[in-house]
Amino acid sequence: MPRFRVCKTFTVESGHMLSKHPDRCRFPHGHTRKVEVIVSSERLDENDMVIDFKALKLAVADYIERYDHAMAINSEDPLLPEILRVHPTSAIVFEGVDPTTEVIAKDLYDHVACILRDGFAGSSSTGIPYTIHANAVSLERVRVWETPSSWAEYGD
Ligand SMILES: Nc1nc2c(c(=O)[nH]1)N=C([C@H](O)[C@H](O)COP(=O)(O)OP(=O)(O)OP(=O)(O)O)CN2
Repeated sequence: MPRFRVCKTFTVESGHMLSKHPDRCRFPHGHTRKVEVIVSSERLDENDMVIDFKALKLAVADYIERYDHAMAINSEDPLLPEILRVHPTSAIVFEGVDPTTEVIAKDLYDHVACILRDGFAGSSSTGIPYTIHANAVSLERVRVWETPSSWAEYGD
């Protein structure tokens, strides 16, 4: 069955360390990551949209923004205690897994899926209300770009 799909893109400057990587990717380094959130529906809403891009942005931007100027790191990485000592609020810690782009894509997918399942109500900076009704749309996938030539995604 054909479906409508929309995609909202975010950009974050995000660091990560891959403790299991044989090469330099285990060192602290960062990427300008594009994050694409792809949502679909069989039919359009009363405004002839799958979902208002603005509503999707309001609903998920804060969670994606956590990654901005933060260091994603495995809880078992030997450098974690030192990073926490120097910059206690700068780390996003992943329990026993390396925060590869695949793992980050799944983390974002799981969060956005919960929001779309439960619904969202918020308002723009100009005070206009935006609502996403529970289970109104499906999350197809979250794609995370690591470099201009590499991405990973999680979803159907
Ligand atoms: N499947 C994955 N592979 C790699 C990941 C990852 O998260 N998932 N991460 C890295 C490193 O973080 C590295 O910084 C990026 O590596 P790479 O794509 O090789 O980056 P380059 O800029 O060197 O790419 P070139 O195409 O060779 O210029 C490694 N792998």
